[in-house]
Amino acid sequence: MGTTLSVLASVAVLRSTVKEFVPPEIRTYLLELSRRFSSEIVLVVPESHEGSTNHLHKALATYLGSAAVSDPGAPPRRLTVGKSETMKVLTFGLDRNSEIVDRFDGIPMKWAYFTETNTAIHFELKWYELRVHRKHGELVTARYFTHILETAKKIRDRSRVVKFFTTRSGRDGWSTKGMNLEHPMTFETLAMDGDLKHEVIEDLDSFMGGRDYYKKIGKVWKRGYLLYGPPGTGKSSLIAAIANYLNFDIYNLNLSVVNSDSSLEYLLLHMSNRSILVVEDIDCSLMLQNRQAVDHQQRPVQDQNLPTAQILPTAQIQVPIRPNQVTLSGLLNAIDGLLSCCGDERIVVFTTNYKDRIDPALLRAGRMDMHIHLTYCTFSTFKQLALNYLDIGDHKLFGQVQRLISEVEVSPAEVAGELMKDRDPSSSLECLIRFLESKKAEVKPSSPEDVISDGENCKPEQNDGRKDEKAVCKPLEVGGYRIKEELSSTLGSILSEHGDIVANCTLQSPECRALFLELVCEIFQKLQALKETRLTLAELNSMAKSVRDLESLKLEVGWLLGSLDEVTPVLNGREAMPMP
Ligand SMILES: Nc1ncnc2c1ncn2[C@@H]1O[C@H](COP(=O)(O)OP(=O)(O)OP(=O)(O)O)[C@@H](O)[C@H]1O
Repeated sequence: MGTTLSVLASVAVLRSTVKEFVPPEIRTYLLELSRRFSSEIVLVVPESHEGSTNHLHKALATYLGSAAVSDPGAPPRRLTVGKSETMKVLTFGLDRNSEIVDRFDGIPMKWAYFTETNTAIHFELKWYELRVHRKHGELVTARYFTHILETAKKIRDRSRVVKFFTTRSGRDGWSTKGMNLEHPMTFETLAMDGDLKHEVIEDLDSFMGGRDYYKKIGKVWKRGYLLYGPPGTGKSSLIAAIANYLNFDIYNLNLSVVNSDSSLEYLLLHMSNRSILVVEDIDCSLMLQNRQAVDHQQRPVQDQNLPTAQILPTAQIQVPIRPNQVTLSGLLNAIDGLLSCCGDERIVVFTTNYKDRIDPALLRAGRMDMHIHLTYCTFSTFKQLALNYLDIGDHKLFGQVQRLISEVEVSPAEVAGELMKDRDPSSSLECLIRFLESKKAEVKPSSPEDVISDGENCKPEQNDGRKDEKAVCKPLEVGGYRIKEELSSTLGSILSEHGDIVANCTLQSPECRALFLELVCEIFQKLQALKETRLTLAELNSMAKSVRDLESLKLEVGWLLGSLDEVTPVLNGREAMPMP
């Protein structure tokens, strides 16, 4: 290796001497002559190719610079070094007239970098030259150059500065330059129960490594995550950890400042690859709450902003749709269509405090592939926070904290806030214990009535299908029936269109009636979402059976049975189609 390099160094010196004293015509002739008798081929990689930037040239700067510094045994070469605004680290490159030997599959690839200034037009030509034995020509073109392009991309991707873009109010487009994302959150510091954290990391890894797989199965290389849970449980922190882990830019989409579906299209078309599209608090977008109003403008719809969900005559019903706003179908099209065809390595993240308020069409697999539930602090998340903030893995006060945390609903943000108050672990933990005790004292024991009205069925489901023991949503009263909040507007529509469908049923108690009304609403919602979600024939049959059971209890649900019959032939055709 040392001999080869000293020969190369002498060649470099000879080359510059020849350049100085031998006229260009003779230089070209000598070069031609030497090539004719050489067993090597020379491949030249100019800075621009066919009138545009040569990506291979750009990749070589990164690839050879990195190869030069990552070979500590090699004698020093002349390298350039610098730090650009878009990179987190120093970057290296070959200096002019310097050479390096890179080994690929054991074959020496001899590279040199040259520049020449054309004084007449004040232009500097720059090019790399590769010398390799003729018999390896095919290896170079078939695999080596691809290897360089891919390696250089990986090097750049992992060291580039992550940017944060936001939507500009009143104007189409993202904030022009984007800010550097300097959020320190990583998966090491994020307090999240261990298994879930590993699941998320594994999912990201398999997504990142899945380019060929996605291509093979004909799916677009994108992934959707729904992050849900109470305020302060780390949804934004998880997004920052994902961005830092993958080195992806964040595009924070504020739907309330986007005026139309076409503006949304424009925004999504102007996102870069390797990016995360974030829509925070998606349940707060008007158009999502009023989907039925948008989809069925002929149908009277309950105003969700009414304090109690009483039923109004059709003429009085106000549909609170803001003019010039993005519609649900616009958002679905953008996610399925635009992101699908115009980008690579895209992640979509929706966050919400209330998963049950989101239209099911947005949540189905393929749009939101993984639903991640961020919960109130558990002892294990507390321990991670204690390690982050106090540098301790154990303490005599941990037992007390553990007991209180199992009794009180406290968010990681609240715990973090307490732990930050004092650097001394004992004082800080005492502070936290006082805080937890005061929270515990605030919580009134719930009366049996409260338990009934809050209703077990109201509890949102966790990722694994279990009910979340802590998050409980309040039922609303619609037409005299207490019903889950997220079904209230559907029930409003049904009652106003079909009247009180349980009035003559065999069930006597209002609680039982409300339960069956919820079932009717759920089936109705599924049918409404049929355009966007897939139902199997088995699901449809099971829904039809349930409706017949309801009919046998004398609920007036003939209209629902009719709708189910209508979609069955359509579904039969659809089910025969392969799933995407
Ligand atoms: N799981 C967590 N791990 C570490 N720190 C956390 C976690 N959750 C919250 N924090 C701390 O609390 C702060 C606020 O949390 P964050 O904004 O991520 O919560 P959120 O769930 O997005 O809240 P919101 O629903 O109100 O937007 C964070 O900056 C962080 O310091």
